[in-house]
Amino acid sequence: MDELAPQEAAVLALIKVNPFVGQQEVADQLGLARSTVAAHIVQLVQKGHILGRGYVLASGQRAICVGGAVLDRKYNARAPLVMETSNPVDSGRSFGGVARNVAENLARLGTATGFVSMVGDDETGRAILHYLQDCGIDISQVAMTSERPTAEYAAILDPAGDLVLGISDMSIFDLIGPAQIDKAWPHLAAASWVFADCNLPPETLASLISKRRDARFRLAIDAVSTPKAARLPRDLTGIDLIFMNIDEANAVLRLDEVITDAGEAALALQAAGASEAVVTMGARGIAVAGREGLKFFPAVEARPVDMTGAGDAMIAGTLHRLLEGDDLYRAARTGALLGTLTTESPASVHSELSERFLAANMHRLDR
Ligand SMILES: Nc1ncnc2c1ncn2[C@@H]1O[C@H](COP(=O)(O)OP(=O)(O)O)[C@@H](O)[C@H]1O
Ligand SMILES: O=c1[nH]cc([C@@H]2O[C@H](COP(=O)(O)O)[C@@H](O)[C@H]2O)c(=O)[nH]1
Repeated sequence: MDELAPQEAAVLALIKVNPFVGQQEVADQLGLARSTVAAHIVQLVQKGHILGRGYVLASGQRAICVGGAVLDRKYNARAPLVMETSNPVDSGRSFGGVARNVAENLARLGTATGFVSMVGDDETGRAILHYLQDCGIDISQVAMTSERPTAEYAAILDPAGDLVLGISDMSIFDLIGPAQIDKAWPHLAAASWVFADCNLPPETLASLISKRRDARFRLAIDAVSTPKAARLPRDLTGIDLIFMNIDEANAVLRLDEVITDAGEAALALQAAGASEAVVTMGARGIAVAGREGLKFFPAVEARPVDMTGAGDAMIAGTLHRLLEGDDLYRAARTGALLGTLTTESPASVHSELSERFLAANMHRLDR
């Protein structure tokens, strides 16, 4: 095949990550005229890089993550915090958001991944998009708005590392309506797994769950937090796999008696309609209610430095292994190991994560 000119290579790169991309979208992303893009596409066809336009067959195993993209800020107090005055801290920032974290973990593990979300028309939003694109994630379905800023979460921690105050501005996610899911539908319909977090508004979650009934993909959902878990419908029919902790399960189930056992919570989520459920217990491990009943897996012993993102890594590890053909029990065990590995990294997504890194740590499951 002939050498590609830089602009042709840039057009081809965008088509590779999103075969549904329109000429105008390519033109906008690259700052070119649509007619220039059309000419490049003609060249790419002639040079044999594009076989043609038309029906694109869904190929390979693909995951699409739908939900939050957030800027996480952490402030570690150097001395006990004193209210109503200025306190010295060590600060750090990283990209977070449950669905974004899951997408980054999946892509680093080698799963073809797309992301559906909304960011603000600001520096943070653009930085998140560049970062995800560099990870090889299809960001064509991330909308940008000037109505609200990109979501932010700030945690103020005491000298022991415990949370004193968390504040979040996530109002931008109220704008991710069912119409955005409809627009992204060809991407979702071609996926093997769709993962959604409860940063989405209730009507968007409900629409996704109801549309899943006629679709080929399987749907996984994470509760995010106790208040956000209550956004899920009471009837969980249509959800193939659900992840949450016990408090979140109680918020979803709204039973007369509060559940205190993770296994009981996982079975109750199944009874409420979810096909399978994973209930997390931090350092104590996970309870998995699958097709062959309930199983417990204790957590691998760790030297934790930061818990942020452990649950999201656990979800991504589980979905990655399900895509590779494992049953839920085996997949969730590997997922929980990835959660543990993430607690040993200060970043929300383990900075060394790759398929090889995970493989090199699998022996820790046997200890
Ligand atoms: N202190 C810990 N030691 C070992 N593994 C841990 C620890 N905390 C979390 N994990 C692992 O990460 C997974 C997810 O963490 P968890 O805190 O349960 O989720 P979430 O962040 O959703 O609350 C756990 O199931 C476990 O496998
Ligand atoms: O209402 C929300 N709070 C917090 C998060 C995100 O949750 C992540 C931490 O998740 P975990 O529970 O795995 O620590 C952080 O990156 C944070 O941005 C979110 O998406 N929505």
